[in-house]
Amino acid sequence: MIAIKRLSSTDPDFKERLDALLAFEAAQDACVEQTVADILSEVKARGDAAVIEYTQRFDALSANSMAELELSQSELQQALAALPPTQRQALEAAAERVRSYHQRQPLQSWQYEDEGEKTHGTMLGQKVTPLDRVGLYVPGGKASYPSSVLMNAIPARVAGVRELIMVVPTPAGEHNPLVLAAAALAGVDRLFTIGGAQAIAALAYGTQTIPQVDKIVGPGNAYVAAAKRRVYGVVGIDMVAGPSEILVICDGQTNPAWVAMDLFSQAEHDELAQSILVCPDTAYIERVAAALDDLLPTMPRQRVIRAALENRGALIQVRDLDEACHIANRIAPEHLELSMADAETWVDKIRHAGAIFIGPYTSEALGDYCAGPNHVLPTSGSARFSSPLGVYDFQKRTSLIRVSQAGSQTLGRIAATLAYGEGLPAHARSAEYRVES
Ligand SMILES: NC(=O)c1ccc[n+]([C@@H]2O[C@H](COP(=O)([O-])OP(=O)(O)OC[C@H]3O[C@@H](n4cnc5c(N)ncnc54)[C@H](O)[C@@H]3O)[C@@H](O)[C@H]2O)c1
Ligand SMILES: N[C@H](CO)Cc1c[nH]c[nH+]1
Ligand SMILES: [Zn+2]
Repeated sequence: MIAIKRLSSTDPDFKERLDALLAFEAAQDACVEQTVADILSEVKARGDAAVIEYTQRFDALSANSMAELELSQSELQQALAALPPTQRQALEAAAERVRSYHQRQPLQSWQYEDEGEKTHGTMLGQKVTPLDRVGLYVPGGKASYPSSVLMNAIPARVAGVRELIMVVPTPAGEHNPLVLAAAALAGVDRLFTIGGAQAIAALAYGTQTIPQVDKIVGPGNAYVAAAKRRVYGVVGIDMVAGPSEILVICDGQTNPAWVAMDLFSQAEHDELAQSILVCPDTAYIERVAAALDDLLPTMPRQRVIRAALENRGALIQVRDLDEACHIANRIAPEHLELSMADAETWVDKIRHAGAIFIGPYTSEALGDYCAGPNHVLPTSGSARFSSPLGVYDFQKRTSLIRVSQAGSQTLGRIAATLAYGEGLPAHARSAEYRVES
């Protein structure tokens, strides 16, 4: 039997138990933080040599030089050419759907002429520019993620980024052909077989071989997420996209095996993944619990699934579906399935989630691979303030200001008054120089 936690919103200590469920183990966090801090400072100080050592230690992959950890374009193209036709078709179909979704996202530059009588001829605007060089983190410790190659690289290409540097851990040097093929298909420029905090450090600080990037995007485990948080400021980052999460709200009418497998689907990523069911129907919760127990022995990754469900999973009974939505907003999950007959009518009640999967036929797994929207999504409650990875993450905005002579008279007087008020006379006089008395 899976020892998954049971909570009820009527428990007197429900709030405390929910908070505990959502918090990472403090001790584990501190340990990860210390390890990551050490790795970052070593790579910053010693560059390639440190990356090579950590790659040997954590990925059992030895190399004499960083050049041995870089794959050539011809190796990527060969992997694409050698794919079995069904895999190639699936990869191309997914890439096409992801591209078509993201092509709707680019921010456009805009400008307007100030129409004020006393400021005519003044132009204001916003210029949108793609980033020059980005680092794409593709996870690869416990599973391989060709889908994450597409999700990272396609929006970057749609944005017009000049250079894409991909990193992917390759335990024991075993290349996943689909990962390499996806990199070829999506137009990755350089690919290094390194991962974890050492890869994030290499991209953030640059090494003798790996060029420093402007921004690092992509999901990863707790080490990768902690490293991204720490290098923010030296480079940009997209968000905290750590261990996967799924929250299913069910009205008790979906086949319990479907819901159980949806909970497994994210649990199988990582022992630290989080899968939660919220439902008002006691008998239905028992049917899902029974399905979890029945189905677990059939799963090749049952060890990881059990660990995730017992560590951080839960079955939560609520009074009604309104309360379920309230709890979902509190959790702000990466993925939220609304597994209800009238799911569409509940969407408006959800304010915080990375992605919402509407209706019992919309399994989260479809979003992971081929629905079209990005699967790199905010985790750990950061959907309260972050959004899915998108083309906009690879673009930046610059303000445009062109003040006409007429405009400088009016704006100069306003600016000078405020500048004197701030005690900054150079600002005031700079504005006043242009004002004709
Ligand atoms: N949020 C999202 O959008 C999203 C998308 C896909 C995957 N994911 C998540 O990404 C993660 C992938 O994790 P993964 O482990 O398979 O691959 P990963 O590439 O994220 O991590 C592997 C690396 O972790 C480092 N590492 C592992 N144990 C370590 C230790 N004890 N000390 C220091 N470094 C260590 C190693 O350097 C290794 O190369 C999962 O948690 C999955 O749920 C999230
Ligand atoms: N569920 C992951 C995001 O949390 C993405 C993924 C890729 N492959 C399978 N799943
Ligand atoms: Zn997944």
